[in-house]
Amino acid sequence: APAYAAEEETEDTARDFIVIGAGFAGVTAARELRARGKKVTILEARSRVGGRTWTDTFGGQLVEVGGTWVEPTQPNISRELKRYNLALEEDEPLDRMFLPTPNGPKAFTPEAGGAAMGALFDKFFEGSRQYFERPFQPLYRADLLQKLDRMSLRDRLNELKLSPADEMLINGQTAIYSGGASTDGALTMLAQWWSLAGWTNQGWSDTQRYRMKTGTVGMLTAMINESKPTVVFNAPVASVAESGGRVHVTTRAGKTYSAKGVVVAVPVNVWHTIKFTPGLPAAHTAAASQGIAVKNSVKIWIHARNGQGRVYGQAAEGGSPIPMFIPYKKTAEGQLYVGFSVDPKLDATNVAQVKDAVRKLGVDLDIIGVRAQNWGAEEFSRGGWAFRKPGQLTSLYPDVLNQLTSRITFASGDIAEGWTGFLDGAIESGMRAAQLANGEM
Ligand SMILES: Cc1cc2nc3c(=O)[nH]c(=O)nc-3n(C[C@H](O)[C@H](O)[C@H](O)COP(=O)(O)OP(=O)(O)OC[C@H]3O[C@@H](n4cnc5c(N)ncnc54)[C@H](O)[C@@H]3O)c2cc1C
Repeated sequence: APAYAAEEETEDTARDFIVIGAGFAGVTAARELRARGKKVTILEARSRVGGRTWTDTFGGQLVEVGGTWVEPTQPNISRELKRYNLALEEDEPLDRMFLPTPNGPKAFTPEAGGAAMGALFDKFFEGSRQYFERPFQPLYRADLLQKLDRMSLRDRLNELKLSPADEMLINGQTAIYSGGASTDGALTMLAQWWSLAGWTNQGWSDTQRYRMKTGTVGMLTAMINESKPTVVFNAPVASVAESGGRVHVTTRAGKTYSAKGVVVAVPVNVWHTIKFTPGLPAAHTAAASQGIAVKNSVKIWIHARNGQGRVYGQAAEGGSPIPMFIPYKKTAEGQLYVGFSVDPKLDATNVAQVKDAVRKLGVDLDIIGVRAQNWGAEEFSRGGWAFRKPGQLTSLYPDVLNQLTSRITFASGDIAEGWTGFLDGAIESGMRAAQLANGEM
C-alpha cells in the first residue's frame, strides 16, 4: 500500500484534542477548542459531567452537592450567564445568626453579626489593597508577597492579638476554609479572595448569595449543547504519553485514544494518579504531592422540621465537627440547611452525630434526613474546594500554570490566576488552557 494509506482518516487521526475531565475547566476548554473548529473528545472518569459540582435533589428541592454560589461580578461567570441567558436566584435573608462567644453560642441579628465580623475582617486583611494591588494577577506585587505568602491564617490571627471573643468570631471561618485548622491555609489565599471581592465585607458576603436557577448543571449543559464535543463517560485515564508528534491517552480499561494535543482538566490532587510521559516537572510534582484542594471536605444537606427558621450557625475553631451551616429553602415539611465539615471523624450520614454537631452551634434541629458528600473520599476529586497552603503561591505559581509540553496542557479551578477554588477560576483556567493548547499564547 502507498505510504499515505497509513494517514487515512480514522477516528484517532482525525481527532485534534482530548480533554481529560468534564468539570467546569474541561467543558470550557472543550467548548473553546470546538469554537476554533477542532475535533474534541472528552474522557470523563465518572458517569456524569460536573466533577466537584453536582446538581441533585433532596427534600424535594434542587440542591448542589458541591460548588454552588456564584457572584455576578466574577468576570467569567458573568460572561457565561449572559451568553446562555441563565438567571440567578438569591438566597433569602437570614432571620438570625448564632455566633460563638466565650460564654457559648449567642444569637445576633444578621446586621449586628455581619458588622462584627466585617470589622474583624477589615483588620485581618489590612494591607491587601497593596499586596494584591491587582488581584487577578496575584504575583503583580511579588516583592511584597515573599514573607506574607509563608504566613498561615493562624500566623495572621496571632499577629493581630485579638481578644478571645473577637478571635472566636472569625477563627471558625479561617479554619474551615483552610480545610481543618487555621495553620493549614495561606493568608494570601483568603486575602486574594477578599481582594477579588472588592476589599469589603459586603463583596465577600455576596460570594455566598447567588445560585444559578437551573443549578450548575444548567450552565454545563448549555456549554456542551453549544459545542457538541464527543463525551466518553466511565473512562478514567491511567496514562498520558507524547510520542511521534501525537499524544496517546490510555484509560484504565486499556483503550488508547490519540490526538494532536491534550488538556488535562482533572483536579491537581489527582495528577499523581496519572502516569505522564514526559514526567511532571518540579512545580507540578510538588503541587500534586502537597495537594491544593483541601483534603477533608464534606458538604451536608440537612432537612429539618419547622421551628428554627432561617438561622445561620458558626462555631469557633475546633468548636464543632460542623463549624458552619446556612439555611436554604423551605420545604413542604420544614427547612433545608447546608452544613460544611472538614472533620474526618464526623460520620455525616449519621443523623445523631449531625444533630449533636449542630447543637454545639446553639441550634437544636429536628432532623428528618441528611444527605452528605465527602469530596475528600472521592477518588476522582481527592479533595474539595482549593485553598492554597502557606508558600504555594510564590513557590508554585507561575510554573504550575505552564504546559508540560506544547501538546500537554493543564486546566483546573485549583490553579486559576483569579478565583482559585471557585467556578469562575475553573472557567478562567479552561479558557486559558484552550488558548495554550491551540498555540495562541
Ligand atoms: C463542597 C464544595 C463547595 C464548593 N463551593 C463553591 C461555591 O459555592 N462556589 C464556587 O464558585 N465554587 C465552589 N467550590 C469549588 C468548585 O466546585 C470547583 O472550583 C470547581 O468545580 C472545579 O472545577 P474543575 O473543572 O477544575 O474540577 P472538577 O470539577 O473536579 O472536574 C474534574 C473532572 O475530572 C474528572 N477526572 C478525575 N480524574 C480523572 C481521570 N483519571 N480520568 C478522567 N477523568 C477524571 C472528574 O471526574 C471531574 O469530572 C466548591 C467545591 C466543593 C467541593
